[in-house]
Amino acid sequence: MLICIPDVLSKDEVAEFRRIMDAAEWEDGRSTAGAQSAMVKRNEQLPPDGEAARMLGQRIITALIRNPRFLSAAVPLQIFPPLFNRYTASRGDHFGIHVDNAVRGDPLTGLRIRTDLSMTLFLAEPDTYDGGELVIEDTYGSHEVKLPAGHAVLYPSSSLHMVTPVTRGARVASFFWMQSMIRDAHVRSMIFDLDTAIQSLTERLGRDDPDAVKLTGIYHNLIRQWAEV
Ligand SMILES: O=C(O)CCC(=O)C(=O)O
Ligand SMILES: [Fe+2]
Repeated sequence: MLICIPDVLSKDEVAEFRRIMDAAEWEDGRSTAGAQSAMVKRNEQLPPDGEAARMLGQRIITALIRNPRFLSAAVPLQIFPPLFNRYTASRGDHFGIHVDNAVRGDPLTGLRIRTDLSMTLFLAEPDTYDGGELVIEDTYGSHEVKLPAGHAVLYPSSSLHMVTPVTRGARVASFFWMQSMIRDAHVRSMIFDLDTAIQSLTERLGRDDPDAVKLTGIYHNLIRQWAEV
């Protein structure tokens, strides 16, 4: 399931990110790619262990762990330090079809995670570049994603996906992975649907409605049943 998380960053925060990123040194994006994806990857990245990536990445994590929709959809256990990429039209940048590595280790912190979910946080407005759609395949077909700056998409790391060539301007984003407390994507998706339904029910009936209380209990008991922590 693809889930859009709007307003992870405000427009002012995006502008500040971009000031810092646009002034930083960039490197070849293949530095973090696996063997297959390196063959189809053409873009630039901020050095993962550099000051800019670490500082901005931490700000993204701080914003995400305060975001109820993200917490409900991802049920995150560990979030990998966010990386930052740029696809520039004049370089013919794109990223061909691939699946992300199953396990990611961060040399700086020693963190090692199973990648259950991938996230792209868009940091360029869609009208500033052409192409650069993130195309994600699932059992319902291919989905093209291109969101306003500050919005993010969450998708299962098991999905084949690609970024189409940028033909005008530059597409700038942060991308990263996380391990969820709920490994099974189908279970995670049902838990998210249940939570969403409970939230809308409690808005109508109040948090102390007896059936809403029961359903909230069931929600927590299902998490208790399924969570690996
Ligand atoms: O740029 C993106 O939106 C996705 C990047 C990606 O798929 C990757 O780096 O593995
Ligand atoms: Fe990827």
